[in-house]
Amino acid sequence: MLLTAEGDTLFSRIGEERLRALLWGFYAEVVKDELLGPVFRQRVGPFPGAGWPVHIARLEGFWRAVTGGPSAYRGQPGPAHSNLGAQAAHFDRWLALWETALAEHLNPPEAQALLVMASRMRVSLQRFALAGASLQGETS
Ligand code: HEM
Repeated sequence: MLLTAEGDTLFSRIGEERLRALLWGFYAEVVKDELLGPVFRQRVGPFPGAGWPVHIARLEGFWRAVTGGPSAYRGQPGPAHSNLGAQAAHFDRWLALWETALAEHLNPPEAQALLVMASRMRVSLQRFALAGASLQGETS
């Protein structure tokens, strides 16, 4: 899984502490954002309390799993995005904030790798999000 030339993983190059700091830093900006903030506050609650420690622990498990680290993540990212009313613009903004947070917390090679991974994930997550949105439209 995502082995580098030296045989270590992307996760080991980032480290648990930095991954955690990255995620808290990223979501601190997400909740302040005029487009994304309302969606997250409604679903997860007021930052950094309510459901946030659980949400971030789940996200940490997710990123540990996809970067080759030890992880017990067993979630389903697709369905988690299907009833949020998220549009392409939400994903554009999410990725822009992710890029900024990555540059603040990680070295360029790791930042670039996590940006590319999220850009690829966007394709399927956005498909789930838009399908959910049209479903809502049909039933309401
Ligand atoms: C490529 C971009 C994105 C990635 C990689 C991503 C990743 C994830 C992951 C891994 C989870 C946890 C799923 C689970 O196991 O429960 C999650 C949850 C969530 N995401 Fe995203 N996400 C992205 C974009 C977005 C956008 C654009 C929005 C909203 C506008 C959003 C809103 C949420 C919310 C509200 C949850 C929590 C759902 C719940 O627990 O009820 N995400 N995301």
